[in-house]
Amino acid sequence: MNIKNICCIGAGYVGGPTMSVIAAKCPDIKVNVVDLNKQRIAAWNETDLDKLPIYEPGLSAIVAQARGRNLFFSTDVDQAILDADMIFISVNTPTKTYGIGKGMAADLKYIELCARQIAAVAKTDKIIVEKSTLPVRTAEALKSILSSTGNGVNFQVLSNPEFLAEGTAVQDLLEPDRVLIGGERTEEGEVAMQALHDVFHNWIPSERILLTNVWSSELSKLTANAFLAQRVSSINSLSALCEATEADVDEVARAIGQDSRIGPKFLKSSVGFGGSCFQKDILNLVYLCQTYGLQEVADYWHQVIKMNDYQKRRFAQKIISTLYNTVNGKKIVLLGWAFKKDTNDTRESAAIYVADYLLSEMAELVVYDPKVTAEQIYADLDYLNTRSESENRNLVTVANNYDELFDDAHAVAVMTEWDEFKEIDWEHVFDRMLKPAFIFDGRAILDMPALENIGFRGFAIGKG
Ligand SMILES: NC(=O)c1ccc[n+]([C@@H]2O[C@H](COP(=O)([O-])OP(=O)(O)OC[C@H]3O[C@@H](n4cnc5c(N)ncnc54)[C@H](O)[C@@H]3O)[C@@H](O)[C@H]2O)c1
Ligand SMILES: O=c1ccn([C@@H]2O[C@H](COP(=O)(O)OP(=O)(O)O[C@H]3O[C@H](CO)[C@@H](O)[C@H](O)[C@H]3O)[C@@H](O)[C@H]2O)c(=O)[nH]1
Repeated sequence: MNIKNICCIGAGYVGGPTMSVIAAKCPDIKVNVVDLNKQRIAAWNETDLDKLPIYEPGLSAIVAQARGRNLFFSTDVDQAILDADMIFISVNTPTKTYGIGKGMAADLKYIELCARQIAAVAKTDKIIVEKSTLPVRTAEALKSILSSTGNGVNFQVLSNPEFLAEGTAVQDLLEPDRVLIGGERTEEGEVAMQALHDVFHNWIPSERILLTNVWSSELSKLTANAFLAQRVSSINSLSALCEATEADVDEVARAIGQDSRIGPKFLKSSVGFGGSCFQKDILNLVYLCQTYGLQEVADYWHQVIKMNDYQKRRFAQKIISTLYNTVNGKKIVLLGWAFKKDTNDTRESAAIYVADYLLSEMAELVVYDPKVTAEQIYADLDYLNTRSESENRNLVTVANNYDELFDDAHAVAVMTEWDEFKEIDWEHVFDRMLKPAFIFDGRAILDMPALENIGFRGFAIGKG
């Protein structure tokens, strides 16, 4: 089966970059990316490529290559459904904020709305691809909704979870470690899987395209994130022990990571993992285990989240205790707000929670991030509902450059590992700050001995 027309519902961090790469690599396939969010679609259609809604290294070049040729962004969801042979569902699946499973389960309302819309609109057979991250056995629910129209249209549901990481999305899409496709082990299911395989095979070798049953595929996505986040929580738990014992967490990570059975990646200690996926997906996994009556398994994975919360709290408390147990009225500069470098995404960023702790102690924060807007920073703080919107604006200033950033500051805290922070003229910064001048490196990216030579009093995560 030869796919000629793809529709992707959801033009977010996954749908946008993923479809841009598919369009760039498959010039014979027309790709329509649709979203209800008019502003987002308008931004994807911006002629000024610096104004795309998502910042990802290399993304604007890929969009420029395919947009208007075989890549289109639109709000006309119905038309895109009608035209497509294959429909990717790439809408958000946030943690539920109400009802049964509140704070744990994935909210599948957007997924279900897509399925109902497809069922209502489609006039020809379609392959539906779950691109969003979903609890295992969601395909069953989708199939049930899709097949209840009675209008004779046939749907095959595939699971094709996305493994890209933000900041390296384009690279990850161009050269993925693997592409996972799960489908029904029936003749029609195999045909659908092969059709999706053939799309990816335009640039990805077959040995990297794994075909599994649909449940294995759905569960592998949650499992991959759980394993990755577990490594970060494991090294972060040891960062606390390193600080207590004068061991150095980076040295420990290097020493254990050289064991080929352990491997060197995802062992960088930090102020805590963030991002839209790890916490949400592990909570979802924990909830699933609970619903299957597997409480011990649920507790085991829940500890990964608890350790991450501890790490963020611990870092804020370190700042407060070091600044003589009070930060009231003290200017503290937060360098970075995004949850990692090379992205403008701030979802679940550790910086939000550290800032919130410091604000509750009445610190005066100045935040600088090279890619995050002031509106986003205030929205992130307001969302926590810890204090009024006007208090957040009184206590937090957002800077968009380094001018006067450090003047009369008591402390600087590195929250995101942006490369440019390593290039800062720290002697100049030291001169502008109040003394003693404190620096807290939540990413252990700065040369702390050199900073201490300048006169800073320094603390780096995981360093004794
Ligand atoms: N962000 C990542 O790095 C990443 C990586 C892998 C997987 N995922 C998963 O991919 C999914 C999407 O994540 P994201 O970060 O792209 O989310 P996102 O919030 O950036 O984008 C989702 C988009 O879907 C749109 N949408 C929701 N319901 C819709 C509907 N009924 N019709 C049309 N549009 C609709 C929203 O307006 C939004 O623009 C989630 O399940 C997530 O867990 C995310
Ligand atoms: O050694 C490490 C590695 C990561 N992190 C932090 O962990 C978080 C997540 O980072 P990363 O995994 O690189 O980014 P995400 O975009 O959240 O990507 C994860 O989540 C996606 C959404 O499901 C998956 O597709 C990806 O495979 C998975 O890596 C960030 O705050 C990082 O700073 C660390 O603190 N130390």
